[in-house]
Amino acid sequence: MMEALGTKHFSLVDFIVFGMLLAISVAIGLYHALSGGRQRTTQEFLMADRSMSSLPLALSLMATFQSAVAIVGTPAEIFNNGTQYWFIGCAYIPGLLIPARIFIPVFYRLHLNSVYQYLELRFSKTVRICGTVTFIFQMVIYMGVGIYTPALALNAVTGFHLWGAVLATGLVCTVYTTLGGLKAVIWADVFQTLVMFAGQFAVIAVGIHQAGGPAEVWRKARDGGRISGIDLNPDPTQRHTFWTLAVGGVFLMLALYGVNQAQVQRYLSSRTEKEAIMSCYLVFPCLQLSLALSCMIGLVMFACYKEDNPLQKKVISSRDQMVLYFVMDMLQDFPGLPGLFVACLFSASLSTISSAFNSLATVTMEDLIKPNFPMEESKATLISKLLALVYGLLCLAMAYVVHILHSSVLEAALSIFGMVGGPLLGVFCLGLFFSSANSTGAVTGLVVGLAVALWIGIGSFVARNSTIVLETNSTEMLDLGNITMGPVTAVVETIAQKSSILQALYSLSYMWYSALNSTVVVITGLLVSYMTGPMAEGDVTPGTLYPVWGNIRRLFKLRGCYVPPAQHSTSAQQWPIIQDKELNGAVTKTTAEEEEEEEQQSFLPVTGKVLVEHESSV
Ligand SMILES: CC(C)(CO)[C@@H](O)C(=O)NCCC(=O)O
Ligand code: NA
Repeated sequence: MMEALGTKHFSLVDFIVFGMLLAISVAIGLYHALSGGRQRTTQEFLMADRSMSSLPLALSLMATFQSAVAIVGTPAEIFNNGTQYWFIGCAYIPGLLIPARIFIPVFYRLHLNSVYQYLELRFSKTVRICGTVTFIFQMVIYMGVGIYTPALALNAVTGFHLWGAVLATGLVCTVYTTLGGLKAVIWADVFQTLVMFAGQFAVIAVGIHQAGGPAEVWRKARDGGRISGIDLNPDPTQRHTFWTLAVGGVFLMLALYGVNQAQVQRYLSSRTEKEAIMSCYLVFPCLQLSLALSCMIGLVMFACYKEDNPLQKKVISSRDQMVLYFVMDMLQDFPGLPGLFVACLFSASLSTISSAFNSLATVTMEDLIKPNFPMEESKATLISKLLALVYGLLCLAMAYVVHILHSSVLEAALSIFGMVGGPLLGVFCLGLFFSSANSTGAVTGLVVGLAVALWIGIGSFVARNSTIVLETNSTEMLDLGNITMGPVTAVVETIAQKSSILQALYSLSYMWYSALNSTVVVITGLLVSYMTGPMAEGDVTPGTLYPVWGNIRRLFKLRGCYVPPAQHSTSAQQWPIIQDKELNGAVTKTTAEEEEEEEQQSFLPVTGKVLVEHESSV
């Protein structure tokens, strides 16, 4: 296969462009290791000294969950199934508005280090640890997909050594993450996002030119049936419809941008709450641009290849290789541009993996180590760095697992978000919106949610792949079939024959996973809470509930006649407002900042009391 693509080789200029990406990323790490506080405290290494402003944060927020998976997966999706997937852009509106208005204010005011600290404040230590472990599980699998995808594409199309590329990515990432901490990760994200956009722009420009202009691209795509109208089919088993994407997608976005540690850590690293909220709003245009670019690459690719599908011609062996093949094909005569696009792919993945390393180091330190083994700051920082290193190595191991399991990467990544991120979203919603939910309810809810998620996720995977697995003659896949998938296949098939409800469940669109799984957690959590003795509202830690009804009422009543929160009296719906004086001086904000923020956001009380308790406990 590689011989068929003999011409698609990297020139020296391409290697230089690609090499520069890696070198500049490492340089950013070095710079942050040697400047500022020189990464000597966990506050700097893991929280960027809470000094970030909104623009770099917005680019970094976007970069975290935009890996090579999206860069190669989205165009391939559009090429094969048309532009329906573009409607996921509708989900970005509520998907970012809700985190900005609800999640960020609560988390920011609690002055957390890790979002799982919230679960301890609201429920108990057990819930916190369950949440942390679930997150680690999610990010470790996702990292494997993220690091493996660009390496595999590069390997298939240019013959570049697969594990060499995996190692290079893993190593570069580990180095700058370990050296420069969160600041380096965020600033490298900014640089890498720009490289990502540049690479995509270059491909679109050249592609449109080769295809004969934008009008021609549009005409060919339309004639080929790739411009999809809005599909309002309510059937939840349809893979992509307006409903699965624009409604199901909202829950996916909430799981990622609302409660995922990697993102919350960025909000928390903001200078002020206002900057945190603004960064979340600014993600919107960035994500839309990125989505538009990758959809356009899909259309341009279709216009160029319409009659001449490289997948059908067996020049490439999977959809995920398509974009890079197209790029190498189109950009051959432009030395440096193939290198730029490969840099774009690797930028996307580096920014994701480094965020994963840093957030994993953070939760392991803040949620698992510090509470159980109190230690000096210098030692904690050293251990955090070692953790970033260990997760770097683990990531390489995960790439190997993904190598064995290989499936279509975009769907795989989004399914992981829904299967593991969905239940986590459920636990946070349970805590924020339902005062009666108790710790037992939360733990049971999470466990049941994860069980349902794995059952449906694995069920549908097996239902779709069992025949392929059994027929394939690849030894790797056969091994997998015998060892792990064999028994599962048998069980799932027997059950499936018995019940058509189960069949319907297994064919549920993966875009609904997050919505379904988070709902299962909330319902189970509430039921169990009522059975085991619901929590009294007064027993809930102040500041951990989002007063939904109080705020809706206020929105209607008080529009235009705003009353500062400190003047409200304590009522059943509102949490008591803890005055600044009670805060022991532990709040780092200036009074002026505080006043400004209160004017912006009147919906939640400032809860410095909790912060004081926490800081002394660590
Ligand atoms: C998470 C979304 C849906 C947000 O647009 C998008 O970035 C995406 O499709 N990501 C796929 C996963 C990845 O790129 O790693
Ligand atoms: Na990324």
